[in-house]
Amino acid sequence: MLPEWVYQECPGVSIFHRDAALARQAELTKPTGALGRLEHLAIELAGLQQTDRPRAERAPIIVFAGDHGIVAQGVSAYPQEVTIAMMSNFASGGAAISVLARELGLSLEIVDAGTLAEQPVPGVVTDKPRQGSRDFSKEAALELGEVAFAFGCGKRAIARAASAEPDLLILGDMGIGNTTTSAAVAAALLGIRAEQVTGNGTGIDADSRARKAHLIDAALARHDLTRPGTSAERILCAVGGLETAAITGAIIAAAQRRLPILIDGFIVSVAALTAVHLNPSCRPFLLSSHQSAEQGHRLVLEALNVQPLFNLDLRLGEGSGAALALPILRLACALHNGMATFAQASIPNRS
Ligand SMILES: O=C(O)c1ccc[n+]([C@@H]2O[C@H](COP(=O)([O-])O)[C@@H](O)[C@H]2O)c1
Ligand SMILES: Cc1cc2nc[nH]c2cc1C
Repeated sequence: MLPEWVYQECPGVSIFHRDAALARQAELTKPTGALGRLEHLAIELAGLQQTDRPRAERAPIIVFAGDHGIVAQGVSAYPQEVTIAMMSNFASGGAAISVLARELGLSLEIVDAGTLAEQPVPGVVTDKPRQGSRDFSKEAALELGEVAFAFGCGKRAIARAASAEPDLLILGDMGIGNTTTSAAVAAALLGIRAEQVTGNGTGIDADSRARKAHLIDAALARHDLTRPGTSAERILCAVGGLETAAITGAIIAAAQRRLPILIDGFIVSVAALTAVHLNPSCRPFLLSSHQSAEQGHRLVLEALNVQPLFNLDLRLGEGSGAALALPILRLACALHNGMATFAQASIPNRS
């Protein structure tokens, strides 16, 4: 078992505020339902935030980084050193998520949840139980205590972010090899063959992708993870990664504080699926942003029962897809809060 807080119930959605928001949408000067899913976004946020005026202004971004022993098996198009180098790039403002954070006026925290870095990287919070996970084709990736530490890392990051009283949170990932660990976790949680959730990641070719899927299937059999109902805790230890465990912990800790989470691409979505398996009461706090180009993301989103807002063939991670979705949420709230009602504008409503 993981620490007790992981399993503690998250607060429920306020039916009162959700229904009030639903009623307000029917009064706004537009044909009923004409703003489509923007209406649902505002209604959902009102219920989650327990307010008449939902907001998506303050949305701190936290990117968790980790390294993966499985990279020794040639599963990524890029070398392992990129993970640490990108942490510096995030912190010094040159990465895609750094630019998006600046443009959107959002804070950006980078957490080393388990990279191979031997020294703290300037501008990065170091909070890790070990340097990288083990090669899961040979042995269990993580010990239970290491997974528990990573969950604590996620919870501590949420506690830091919560002090700025955010409206919602954006979580991102960085880790060469993490599409392999995430595909392994997804296949085990969903009880399906790896082929269905194994993609090209940073850009491997079709042959390498087939090898990657084969490697995952062999590891799932080796670690005895192919039986339906295998616990998420066992799956994380056998084939998980430290940054994804930290993201899973962060999602549960955020939901326990009533903070909605805008989920990003494949890796964060698999962490969200893991969080729902461990603590189903966090599910209402998950808002989907996009469907990434990674094979398998669609299946994971379906399993989460969330509908992405867009599909731009992104496959970057870092929280970039979620950041790109934020303006849609902001505008959904602005419309909900700022439009005139039929009565205010003296326009006849439908009969
Ligand atoms: O978020 C996604 O859907 C996504 C899809 C493909 C790749 N990535 C990013 O690429 C890295 C993992 O790719 P790979 O090929 O090394 O497993 C990692 O840093 C992820 O953030 C992210
Ligand atoms: C350069 C680079 C940047 C990334 N950002 C997230 N994953 C990444 C993977 C690579 C290879």
